[in-house]
Amino acid sequence: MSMIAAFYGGKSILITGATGFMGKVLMEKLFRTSPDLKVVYILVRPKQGQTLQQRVFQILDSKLFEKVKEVCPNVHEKIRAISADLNQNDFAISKEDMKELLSHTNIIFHCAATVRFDDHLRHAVQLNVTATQQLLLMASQMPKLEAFIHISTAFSNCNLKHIDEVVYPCPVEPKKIIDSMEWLDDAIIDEITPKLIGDWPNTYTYTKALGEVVVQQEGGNLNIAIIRPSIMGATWQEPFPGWVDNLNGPSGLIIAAGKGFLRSIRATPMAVADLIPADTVVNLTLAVGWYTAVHRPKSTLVYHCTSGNLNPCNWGKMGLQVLATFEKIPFERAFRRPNADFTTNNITTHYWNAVSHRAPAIIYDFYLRLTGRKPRMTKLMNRLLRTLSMLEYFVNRSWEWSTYNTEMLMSELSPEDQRVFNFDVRQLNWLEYIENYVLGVKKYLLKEDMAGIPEAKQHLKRLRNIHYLFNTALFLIAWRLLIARSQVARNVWFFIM
Ligand SMILES: CCCCCCCCCCCCCCCCCCCCCCCCCCCCCC(=O)SCCNC(=O)CCNC(=O)[C@H](O)C(C)(C)COP(=O)(O)OP(=O)(O)OC[C@H]1O[C@@H](n2cnc3c(N)ncnc32)[C@H](O)[C@@H]1OP(=O)(O)O
Ligand SMILES: NC(=O)C1=CN([C@@H]2O[C@H](COP(=O)(O)OP(=O)(O)OC[C@H]3O[C@@H](n4cnc5c(N)ncnc54)[C@H](OP(=O)(O)O)[C@@H]3O)[C@@H](O)[C@H]2O)C=CC1
Repeated sequence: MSMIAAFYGGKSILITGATGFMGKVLMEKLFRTSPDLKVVYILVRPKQGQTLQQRVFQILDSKLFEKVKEVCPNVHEKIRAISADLNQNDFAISKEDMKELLSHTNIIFHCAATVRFDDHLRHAVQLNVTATQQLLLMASQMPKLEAFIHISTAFSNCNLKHIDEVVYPCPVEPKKIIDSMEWLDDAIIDEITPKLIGDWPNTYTYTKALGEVVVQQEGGNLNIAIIRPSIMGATWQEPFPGWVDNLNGPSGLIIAAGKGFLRSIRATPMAVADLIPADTVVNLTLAVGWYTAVHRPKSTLVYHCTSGNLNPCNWGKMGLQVLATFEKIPFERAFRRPNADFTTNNITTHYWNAVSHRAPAIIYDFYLRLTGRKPRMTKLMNRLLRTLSMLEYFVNRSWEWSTYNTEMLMSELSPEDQRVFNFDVRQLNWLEYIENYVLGVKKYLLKEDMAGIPEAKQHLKRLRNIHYLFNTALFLIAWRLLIARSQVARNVWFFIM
């Protein structure tokens, strides 16, 4: 019998960010392994015209929850969606809901965050720092609380090369940052943002670092743990391989490459691609929840959920495997044949951006205009280039994360728990994982049917023929011009003929 699964039985669990990528995988695993848990409170905001209930039903109706509905048929009764906006005071939670949360919650998993790299500092501070502070305050008023698990990121200290499982101080105290956001206007914040974030690459990683310091400083007597996943990718094994539902991290680029938009990316092939499957992160999170509540470590433990030091893979290997998978499982209606490459310096990056990204987009838009349609490719390409420039920082560096606490926890688990809540990435076969990831992107993000593969292959053949035709025509035009202007070229031509 799994001790961890048994621990969550009968518990009231509060999850923030349950509608996000990680939150959904976390809820799924909780219900599947501990169907006898009492209730899962989720803090949800109404979005895109959907009520809270509609949002919950949409999640439960997805393929991700198919197994859960078999083992826990009354799952919808056990999810209690609470209307909340983490940007508001007291999260805009009603008095009755707040009373219920305060008096019943046993475990908190704080996953909500803004993960946008370019978010305005005010908003990133509000969600990643102030909301964490408010949640800690709420937690301190929960008499039955056993553990508070804060999800951070392994990149919260990406300004360092070697990162230990400790909370590092920030140059400016989070409290001062929070205060200043209250009275500074947006224009001034824009101006001082580069100075404040210093050697962090963006507001996301900077505010996640501030969030950790808040957790450490204001955790009081709570049983707290911090989890730092690296780049979260599609699921590895559970509930099935390849599940993914957003464009963050590599997923968006896999689409861009598979559809033929992405031709080159400035990346270092030998740099470590520190991906970690979402189900591995969730297994560690649940194990940490159990350990923190039952063993009550004296200090706040930080757990790195990374792959680089235990089972490293680099961007070169990953890129090649992604491209190899497109051969077997192509995406439908590609713009060009998938054929991306890595560049390593500014000049080649600018060259390939002009030749392989911007020029085809301009030509295609010209064709759309000629045929009376609205041009859209240049806009799309500009977005892609902006995304690439934001991700560049992470694909041209390697970091070393120590994993003492994570390995210690692994050794504390019973053999059964090591199996049910497996977070040992040494067992991960990268080639298989990446193939399933690409397949998952096709099925669950692009919603493409496997039955369409023969047609997609046919389409790629047509694109290849168009490509050959275009290149031949281009060569003949260039050669004709050369013959007209150069005696040497004429002589070569007559010689060949
Ligand atoms: C040895 C020899 C070697 C040879 C090798 C040859 C091989 C060749 C290689 C081929 C390549 C193959 C494919 C690629 C495979 C791997 C490539 C490497 C990928 C690396 C990615 C690493 C990322 C690391 C990040 C790590 C950071 C820390 C991790 C975390 O803690 S949190 C999660 C990370 N957060 C994010 O990822 C958020 C990023 N997104 C943003 O910040 C923003 O969305 C934005 C990118 C700034 C864009 O903002 P905008 O306001 O412009 O747009 P908006 O958000 O409104 O979206 C507009 C449309 O764009 C879509 N979109 C959003 N995000 C992405 C994305 N990441 N990628 C693509 N598209 C995206 C969005 O959906 C919108 O679309 P619409 O709805 O249709 O309008
Ligand atoms: N994805 C990754 O690669 C990595 C993620 N992490 C961390 O893991 C955690 C989860 O990330 P992930 O699931 O990918 O992120 P997502 O962007 O998928 O999910 C974010 C969640 O936060 C919620 N949220 C955002 N703003 C508010 C708000 N004002 N009020 C209420 N809820 C809000 C979102 O709700 P809504 O659905 O309404 O928008 C959503 O449920 C984050 O803490 C992130 O920093 C760490 C490392 C890597």
